[in-house]
Amino acid sequence: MSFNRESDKQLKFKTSKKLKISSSFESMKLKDDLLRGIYSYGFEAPSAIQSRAITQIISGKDVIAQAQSGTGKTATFTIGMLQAIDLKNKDLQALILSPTRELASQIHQVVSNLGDYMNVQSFAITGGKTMKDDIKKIQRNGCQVVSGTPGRVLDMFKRQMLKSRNIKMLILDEADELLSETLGFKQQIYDIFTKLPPSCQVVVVSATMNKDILEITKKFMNDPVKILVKRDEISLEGIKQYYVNVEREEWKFDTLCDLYDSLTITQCVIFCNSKKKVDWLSQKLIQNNFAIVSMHGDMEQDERDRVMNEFRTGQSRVLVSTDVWARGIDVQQVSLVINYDLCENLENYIHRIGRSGRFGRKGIAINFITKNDVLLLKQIEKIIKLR
Ligand SMILES: Nc1ncnc2c1ncn2[C@@H]1O[C@H](COP(=O)(O)OP(=O)(O)OP(=O)(O)O)[C@@H](O)[C@H]1O
Repeated sequence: MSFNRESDKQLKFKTSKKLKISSSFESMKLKDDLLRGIYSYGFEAPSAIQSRAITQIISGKDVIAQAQSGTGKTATFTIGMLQAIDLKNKDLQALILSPTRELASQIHQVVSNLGDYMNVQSFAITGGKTMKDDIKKIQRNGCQVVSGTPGRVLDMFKRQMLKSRNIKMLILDEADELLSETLGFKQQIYDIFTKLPPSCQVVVVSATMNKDILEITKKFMNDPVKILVKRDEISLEGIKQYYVNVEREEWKFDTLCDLYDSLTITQCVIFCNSKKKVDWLSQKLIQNNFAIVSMHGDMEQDERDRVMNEFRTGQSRVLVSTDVWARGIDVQQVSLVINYDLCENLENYIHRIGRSGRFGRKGIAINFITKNDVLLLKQIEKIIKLR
């Protein structure tokens, strides 16, 4: 599918020249309460993307920010956004959209943590649960920041539960996924966009960008500042990538069982290409007395929340999932990713392996390869070094 990156070779989009680099959070001239939140959260110095993009976001310009997985893009747009909003104004001022409920909730959590001393009213607006309690709170205290999934946010606008007229910043996290043709988000994003004031600042963020997505951004961004990553620098040095030649699909399971003891040393995510396969593999592992949890998009939200909670707290160490888990989810203890099925597009390959190796930690990715995957593997190898 999207392994063909020939078109990207002629990528005309380049990182903007002469961008200011702030080597400390103090030098960004942030609000005292925000700086306090950043330090209390445990951050000492900004990462490369943070030292380049935060002040650009604060300046009010449209920004395209690309940086490798786990390098702190969430805090980049969150700090920029928290600095830019007017805390005295209780209206909705910043809208952050992302493709999965778990990611939208995680971003909301980062906003709450970094904004801990700012008394910012932030909400996670996601599908899969009733919003009754949140709506009451919004009506009572106002709502300044929303982190949500496109469908539910659009629904809340249509039902007038959220007001869009004072939104001054729209942030699209995992923007290439949100704007891709294959998922159903693009139209929803456009519909949301028509409800925003024309002056609204737009910030788009992802570890992966391609030419098509950058072209699309021209439609709704005004002379954006661009911070981009070169094609051959997109995968992290700290993640070692291997493949196991299992030859046949039937031999994958025994290979996984052989590896199980090393999976549980820290935490591990095993990716399959379909929900059905996740169910099948989970059942088979459980039948064989392996302790695992699993998650995919057809599960009830309560169950998804329970699994996320167990995995985040380290109660469970091995998670079997689909690409619902491929992007953005940050569990620092994950040090191993197994592609039980090799994924069908390069972007998601980068995002999947990026669940390990967070913020400078070491990670390992192991790809199970059958005879049918050889061609696909070669295509990946052309772009990314595998061992
Ligand atoms: N300046 C910092 N100092 C220390 N830790 C940081 C800093 N910035 C971010 N982190 C931590 O790094 C981890 C990864 O950050 P984050 O989830 O924002 O990465 P990301 O670039 O959005 O990744 P992805 O592409 O997977 O979405 C998080 O646990 C975050 O708390």
